[in-house]
Amino acid sequence: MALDDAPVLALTCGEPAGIGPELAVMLVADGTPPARIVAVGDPALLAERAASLGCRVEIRRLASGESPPAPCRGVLPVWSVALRAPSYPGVLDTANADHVLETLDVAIDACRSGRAAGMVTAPLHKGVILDAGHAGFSGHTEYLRDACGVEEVVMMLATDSALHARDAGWQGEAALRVALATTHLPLREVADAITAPRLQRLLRILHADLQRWFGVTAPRIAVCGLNPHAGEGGHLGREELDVIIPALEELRAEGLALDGPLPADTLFTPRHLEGADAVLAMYHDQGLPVLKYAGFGRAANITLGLPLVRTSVDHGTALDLAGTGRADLGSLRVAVALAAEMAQRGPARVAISTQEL
Ligand SMILES: NC(=O)C1=CN([C@@H]2O[C@H](COP(=O)(O)OP(=O)(O)OC[C@H]3O[C@@H](n4cnc5c(N)ncnc54)[C@H](O)[C@@H]3O)[C@@H](O)[C@H]2O)C=CC1
Ligand SMILES: NCC(=O)COP(=O)(O)O
Repeated sequence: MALDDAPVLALTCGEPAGIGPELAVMLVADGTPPARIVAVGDPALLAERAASLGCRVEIRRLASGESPPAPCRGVLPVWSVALRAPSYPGVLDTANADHVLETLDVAIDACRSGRAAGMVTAPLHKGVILDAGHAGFSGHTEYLRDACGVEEVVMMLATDSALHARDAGWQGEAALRVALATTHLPLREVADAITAPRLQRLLRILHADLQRWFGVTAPRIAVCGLNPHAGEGGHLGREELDVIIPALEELRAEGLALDGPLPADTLFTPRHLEGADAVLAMYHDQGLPVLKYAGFGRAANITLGLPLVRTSVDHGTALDLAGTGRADLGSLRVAVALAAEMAQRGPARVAISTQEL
């Protein structure tokens, strides 16, 4: 691919007090990115972070909607979204919640209008956005779902070795894709959120997007139970018997290849993972600790089911590291590379998988 043809990716800088702005700077200081990155954030803040880290990066402010030039090491084009208040590393300020949300809106708008081929998001801080009064906010995933007007999306994290078709990328136990049946809600509410229709919608999206974005022609998905020992035949909870098994049976009749529900502590063992293209975990901390143990810093977060490409990092705002220059760039590199690949290959893969269905 010629660099001039590289897709435009809008990179939202996330919480200004976190590591997002410095990662954006480090990305271009480190080398030539595989996409025409345009940061969406405050140019002065980015220049300040670059200076304080000693990074020789030119922060090039673009006019609103102006296309970024070909990727170039040391140059970070920016669509400007002004901070609402000065920001200091590690110090949250509710005054900047609207700044963070505006960066998302600018990136979504750019994707919709075709000015960007996809978006990559640096981490935001959910708590400070809620504290600022945005009741109900629970993360990029849900914000994008609502902004795009789709009923359901799926959060999936994948280690770098699992980001491609299995024949090209599957390298054994460290290659893992974990999708979540529920995302950001209190554990107390998880069981009620897992209904058969919802599970079916999520699994159909996961199946279709494994084909669409990852080139997996006949996806095999392993599904976790909710309860210990997948309910132990109803003695440790009835959700498997009453909800999950019937939902899977109906989907199998449609032709989806599904294993489970298996106890999570059985499913996440090498023998059971071996044949699976992805795992569907029932809740955030059932699936993500395993994924992060396998590949923290080498994984990306992908929102499936959207009409646009969105990837993100596998970590949060790391307020403890902000401004120190010690944040690891690995996951952002993976997220950018994946979004670039999705933006370029997505339509072709859709055509291939549709023929094969
Ligand atoms: N995509 C997003 O916007 C995400 C946002 N978050 C948000 O981030 C905030 C903080 O969450 P935490 O649970 O503290 O997780 P965190 O990922 O920010 O930090 C957990 C630990 O990992 C370390 N860490 C994180 N990123 C790192 C990097 N790039 N290099 C080296 N070490 C790194 C931190 O220093 C800390 O010790 C929360 O508000 C959470 O909601 C969390 C995950 C994803
Ligand atoms: N732990 C993953 C996470 O919180 C991602 O959230 P988001 O991408 O929906 O903001």
